[in-house]
Amino acid sequence: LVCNQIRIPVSTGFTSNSIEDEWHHLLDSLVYFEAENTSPNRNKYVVPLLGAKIYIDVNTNEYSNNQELSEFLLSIETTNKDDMIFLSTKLLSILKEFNGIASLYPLRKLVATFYNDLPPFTGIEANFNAIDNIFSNGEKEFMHKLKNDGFVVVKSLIKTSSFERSNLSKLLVEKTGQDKVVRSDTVAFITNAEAKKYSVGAQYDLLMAITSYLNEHLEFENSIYQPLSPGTRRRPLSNPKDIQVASYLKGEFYREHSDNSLVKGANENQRSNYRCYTCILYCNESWDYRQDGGALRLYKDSVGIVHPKDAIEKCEYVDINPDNGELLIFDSRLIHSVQKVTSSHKERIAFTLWTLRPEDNGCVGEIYDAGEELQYTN
Ligand SMILES: O=C(O)CCC(=O)C(=O)O
Ligand SMILES: [Fe+2]
Repeated sequence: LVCNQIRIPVSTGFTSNSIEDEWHHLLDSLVYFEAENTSPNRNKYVVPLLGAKIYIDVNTNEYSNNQELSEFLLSIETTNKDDMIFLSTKLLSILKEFNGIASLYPLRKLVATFYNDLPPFTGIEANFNAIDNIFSNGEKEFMHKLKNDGFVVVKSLIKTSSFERSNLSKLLVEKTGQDKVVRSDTVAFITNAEAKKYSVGAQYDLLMAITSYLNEHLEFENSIYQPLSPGTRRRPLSNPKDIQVASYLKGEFYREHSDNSLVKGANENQRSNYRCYTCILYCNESWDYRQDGGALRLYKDSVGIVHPKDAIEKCEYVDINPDNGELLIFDSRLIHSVQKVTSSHKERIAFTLWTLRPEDNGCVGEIYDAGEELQYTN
């Protein structure tokens, strides 16, 4: 039997009756919960499908004479750990309604711990050989650069052939849905199976392997470019299930932006997602941005810039040539742009993978550096 007991402190001023009604209402919204009142201060909820039980004990403040609530004790009993993860995640999501009334931090911490214990999704056949080869001559130097400059460019051994490029063109039917003034490229997101189908499995596997490589080799301690939440050994970075394929034709561009932007108007430390590193593999035969345009312009030290366009005035930049096989890894917070493609006969194609920080458990937008407690918004 797996049991977890979580203390959920309640803000002052709430009586137990009003909150208990709220509990019932929330838990009833999950059809597979069956409630049973076992005593005045204890409610038992049975989850028939999983054979799990959830107990909620209501503790009142002994110094208050109107049954003011002080905390809930939430106990979850299941027969295996997977069910515990499932239930805790589910509870966390429905208890969002309690935000401001109760502190969800203890439950959030439990959920984060479960997820951080899971291995990163590395792709079924992640290409560890290719990644080890790339970094084998100069691993320390590459990692040092990534830590101190926030980016690194390496030559990968994986090039994309003209046959593979023409296959990819068939995929690129989706538009980004973003404002055309900001970006005019065409994208598709592909899973492992789709990458294999379009014969770019090696590219997919290479990108997926980077995350594991970073987990093994990047020491974040004492680095300027720490992930927003510290530490990767106990809480590894992880992969999404898909990678982006993007195509830029003549005249197309992507204006200055951050892949994990600061949320406008919110606490200045709040970011909009969980992307930690942006990993781009370029596929363009004999590309020279001085003739063909399409450089990736990366603004140095631009992590704290609120309005991306300010980076143009305030920061130095480097231009990266999107030549076949070039692999660029950078801190997703950095401001960058894709310069207009000027060549009339070349298509600029790139694969992008976003390596995620460990707290990606379905919540978006973490306020980091805001004291001990991680805070989330929806
Ligand atoms: O293709 C590139 O070089 C960068 C694309 C990019 O910035 C993005 O898709 O977020
Ligand atoms: Fe970007």
